Amino acid sequence: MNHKIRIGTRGSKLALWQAYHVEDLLKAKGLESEIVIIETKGDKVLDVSIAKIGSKGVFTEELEDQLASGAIDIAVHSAKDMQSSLPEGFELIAFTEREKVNDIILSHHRDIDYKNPEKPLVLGTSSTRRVATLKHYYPHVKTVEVRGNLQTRISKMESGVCDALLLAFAGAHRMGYDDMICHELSLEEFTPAVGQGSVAIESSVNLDPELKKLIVEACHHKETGYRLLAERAYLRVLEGGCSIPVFALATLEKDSLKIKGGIVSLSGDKRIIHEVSGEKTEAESIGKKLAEMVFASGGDQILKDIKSALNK
Ligand SMILES: NCc1[nH]cc(CCC(=O)O)c1CC(=O)O
Repeated sequence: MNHKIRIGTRGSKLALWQAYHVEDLLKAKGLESEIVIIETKGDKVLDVSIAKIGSKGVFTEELEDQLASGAIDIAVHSAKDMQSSLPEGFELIAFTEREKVNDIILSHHRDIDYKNPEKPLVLGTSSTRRVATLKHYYPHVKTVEVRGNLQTRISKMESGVCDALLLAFAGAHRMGYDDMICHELSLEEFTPAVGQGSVAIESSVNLDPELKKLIVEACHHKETGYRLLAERAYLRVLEGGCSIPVFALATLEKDSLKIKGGIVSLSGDKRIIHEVSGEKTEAESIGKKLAEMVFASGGDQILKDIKSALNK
């Protein structure tokens, strides 16, 4: 195939890292590609919290317009930033091999101690999941909303708005900030967002099937795919975009899939978590079952309260 695959991406450094990563995976299978940078609403609106402008499509709409017109063949995203249901006409065709999924604390200071109530600490983050989880386990830690790309967040931290940042390992690692990672948070407490650490490839349902097959063979990591299928099925039932503090992590051992996930109230006073396992071929129903269990034990009310709070 001599068609040059056009990869659409946002222009942030993390987004470009993801696009180059996909370009490398394609190249390893002899497929040529080029990168097309597309600015999205989410890149332009920096002064309003994502939770408030509505998470739906702010980072994806413009990319989908270009997919629909055929100006690009695929769009590359952080899997965790993807809505649980895509607009009609689009699909996620591949998930790249997942990076370490933990959240981390990043700082220039070596002595960040988030467990000690005697030590005042201000953490910068913009994720409702991370804020609510901190309130649940470490209520003495203060948080401040820090938005923008990683480089912007670090300069805000350096200007003194917070002592450290609470982030995904994947992003910090990809941007080369391993030296500044001072804690790796536990998966039991800081259970990650659905999809954290994987890159998702989106296409129009009208993408040439032969081209699609080649892209999937080059980029899709099957184990990651099963895990994300279960996590995203869970998210879909909760109708949770990235602004809702839900979390889920599926793991795979041979053919057996296990998912642990739940929801935490914004105040941090309630946190529900359950576990379901089964065969990997049942990934979607395992994710749905988790949602049923979470709803049945009070998660439905927590979700309602969160939605009405965010709509205010
Ligand atoms: N919501 C922003 C976002 N989307 C993906 C990543 C990191 C990379 C990943 O988890 O795949 C981040 C930054 C963060 O959460 O710290």
